[in-house]
Amino acid sequence: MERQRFEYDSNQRTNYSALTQITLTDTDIHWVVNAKQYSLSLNHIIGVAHTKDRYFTSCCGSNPLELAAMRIKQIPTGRWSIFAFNINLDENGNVSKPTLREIVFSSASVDAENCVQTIREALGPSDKKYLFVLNPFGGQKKALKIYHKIVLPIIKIAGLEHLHELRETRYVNHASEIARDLDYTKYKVIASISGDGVFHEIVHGLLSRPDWELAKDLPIATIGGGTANGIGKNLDLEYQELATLAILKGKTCKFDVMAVIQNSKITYSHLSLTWGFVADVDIESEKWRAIGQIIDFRHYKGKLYMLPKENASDYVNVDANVTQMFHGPSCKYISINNDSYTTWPIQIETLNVPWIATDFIACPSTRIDNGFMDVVYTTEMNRSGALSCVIDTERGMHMTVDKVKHEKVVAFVLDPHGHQDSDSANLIEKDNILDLSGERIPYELVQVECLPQILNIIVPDWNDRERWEKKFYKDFPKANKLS
Ligand SMILES: Nc1ncnc2c1ncn2[C@@H]1O[C@H](COP(=O)(O)OP(=O)(O)OP(=O)(O)O)[C@@H](O)[C@H]1O
Repeated sequence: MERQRFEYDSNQRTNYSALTQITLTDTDIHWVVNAKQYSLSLNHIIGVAHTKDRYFTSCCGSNPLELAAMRIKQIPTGRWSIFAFNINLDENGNVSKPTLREIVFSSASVDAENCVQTIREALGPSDKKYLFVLNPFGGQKKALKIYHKIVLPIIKIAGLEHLHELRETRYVNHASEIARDLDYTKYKVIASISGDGVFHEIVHGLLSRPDWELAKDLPIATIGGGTANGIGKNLDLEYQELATLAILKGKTCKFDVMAVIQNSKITYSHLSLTWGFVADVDIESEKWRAIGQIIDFRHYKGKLYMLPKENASDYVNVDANVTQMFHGPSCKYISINNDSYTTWPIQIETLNVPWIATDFIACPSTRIDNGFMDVVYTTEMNRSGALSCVIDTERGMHMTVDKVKHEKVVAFVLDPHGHQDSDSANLIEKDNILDLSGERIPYELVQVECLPQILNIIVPDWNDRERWEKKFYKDFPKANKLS
């Protein structure tokens, strides 16, 4: 593309006017203004469109995304814009809230049409639909607002309004039904606009289909719209703008899933299984910060059997009778000898991801795609010990506490009733909690196995999954190795 008149118009209303040359490569757009070079990654571009020269300000307040979406025209006028997000990372790799950038070009109408078409093709046209599953009642009931103010304008700017579909969940497990009954061949992605609860339902729904072996390839994604949006934190997608951009770009990575069996019933889940005081805090107060206010510190004693990654090959033993009882991927270690319990823990967290809440990194060395779960547990802990484990949760300080142990496993069994002694004889077990990815499950023996790299999850190009562990060693140089 050559000799386009170029203007730059940002939120700061900086304007240039000059003849420029635009170069398009596989990864970037470059242009020159007044001998100065500029470039933009295609991964950060939302879309390219013909635009009106009028700037609206009143009807949608000052939301730049809505204002930009209103200025899009279908017919070429000679004026066209590239819309992108400014993506800024700090020294630790944390991404800040993105700002919208618009680069406005003027040229003859026919050239404008060529430029818009060429760049659209470079951005990767889609013929499949983007499915958004929205829980209007999750968290602070903000998901619909997030959809209208952020997701939909971005979809419009990308020129994909006709290819997007919105389904609102009407009841518990509705998202599972949607994922289970979906004609996955028609969709490019299934994304929740919700908290971790609805995302968990989508994971379960996809994997419990009779044709799960085909459906599992459909990329999954989440745009945070609930109370706990733990999965987004792990993928550097805390801002809904960035989560939507990543969905448009479609980059994926493999994602391990936990197969959780209770009473021959299987549930597939993505985040964590917690038991003991950690579960109490997640379910009961929903706020890690409130841990200091836990007055009634319960005493737990359960039995735990772990199958460390080193011993995994000794135990492959598929029990056909059990695996045939449900649709979905079968478990290799279904017959692990759960009589040989090795540990008597008082609390455990089992993780598929480092962050189980946006302010709690439960294990910095956990990877979403390494085929293992990290079990973090304690066998002795008093109230003050418990409190010392949950201050500074954003840096993972509990992993430096002596009494906190850690194992990488391929499977484990937890019997929460495991050990009754005089201390625990008066436990009121109905109040005790087993928490699977933020939701309460029956308080009974649970067998969990990691299904390695079974799903595809949307990730942004700036997500460095090693960085949590590096930061942990930087913060706590004397800490024991976690991997
Ligand atoms: N229309 C609905 N009415 C009631 N519950 C629903 C509805 N749609 C989904 N749910 C349930 O709401 C739960 C929580 O949803 P979501 O993932 O959006 O938020 P969360 O952050 O996990 O939890 P929270 O409710 O605390 O925000 C899910 O387990 C889901 O089953």
